[in-house]
Amino acid sequence: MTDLPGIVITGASGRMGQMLIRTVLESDRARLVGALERLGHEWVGRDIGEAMGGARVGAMVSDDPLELFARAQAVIDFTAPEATVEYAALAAQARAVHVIGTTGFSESHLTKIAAAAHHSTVVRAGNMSLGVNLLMQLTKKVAAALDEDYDIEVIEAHHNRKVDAPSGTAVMLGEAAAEGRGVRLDDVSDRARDGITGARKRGDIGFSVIRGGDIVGEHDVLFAGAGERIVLRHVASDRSVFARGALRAALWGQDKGPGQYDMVDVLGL
Ligand SMILES: NC(=O)C1=CN([C@@H]2O[C@H](COP(=O)(O)OP(=O)(O)OC[C@H]3O[C@@H](n4cnc5c(N)ncnc54)[C@H](OP(=O)(O)O)[C@@H]3O)[C@@H](O)[C@H]2O)C=CC1
Ligand SMILES: O=C(O)C1=N[C@H](C(=O)O)C[C@H](O)C1
Repeated sequence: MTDLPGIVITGASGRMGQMLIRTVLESDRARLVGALERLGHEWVGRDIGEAMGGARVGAMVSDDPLELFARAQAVIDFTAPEATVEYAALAAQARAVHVIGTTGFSESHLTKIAAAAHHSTVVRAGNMSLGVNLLMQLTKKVAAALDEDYDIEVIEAHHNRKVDAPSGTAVMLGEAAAEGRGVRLDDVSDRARDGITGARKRGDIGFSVIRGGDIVGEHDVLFAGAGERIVLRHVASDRSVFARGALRAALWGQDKGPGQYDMVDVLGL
């Protein structure tokens, strides 16, 4: 039992943190070493199961990342960019696989994560579900098959607590579309429209964002031509799809060398 890879979950009290804790506890392929919360958080020092309102599980919530990471084989991290950058350096120090689900990174955050990945295995994806990673491949193919007569728009919808926009998944889908078209997303991305925007620029890849209620995560890639539209769609109805993907990535990473990987690598797509 103790030979199973030990996992630490960051952001323990978060929506994904709690889902990840349940997923690891239910798994017979991994064991929960502990969970992390901010200094001063009311869960720190408590049994994880009890903090979540259930039975004791024999692992604690800590506010000491390095001590926890040093006892683990993998860290699964769905928090916020500033926290993830700090955890990336500490996971590298502890030589633990770092699975990053956090979204909303700036270029400077990504540079720091890349530096950490010289010393540790980092698996990062804005969406850990099998379905979205398949959708990325389909998006690339359709974008390659159609010319600029077809306007591409990525439309995403999420719950009203989400803090970043467009979603990490939408950016991944935009990048897949751009790659299919043989262009750089940065050169064609159209993110904010308000007021007299002028007509849509040929070749642009647009992003539309919806926030409301408890929507888990919905993504459409629209190819709009004259007289027809193609829509590729993914709907996540339960966060467990992200948590299962993240655990799979943590186990996959156990025999990989240092470097940056994504879910396409993990799933072999
Ligand atoms: N890749 C994927 O498949 C998916 C990615 N996500 C991404 O995961 C992230 C988390 O989402 P979600 O669980 O809904 O968010 P929540 O807000 O529910 O949870 C975030 C957690 O991170 C903690 N946290 C935030 N900032 C810090 C910090 N600076 N230091 C330490 N802890 C911090 C929060 O603690 P506190 O409450 O104390 O602030 C909280 O426990 C988002 O970036 C989201 O986009 C979500 C779903 C799927
Ligand atoms: O914040 C969320 O909830 C989600 N975030 C990820 C994203 O930004 O794409 C993935 C998923 O759609 C849920």
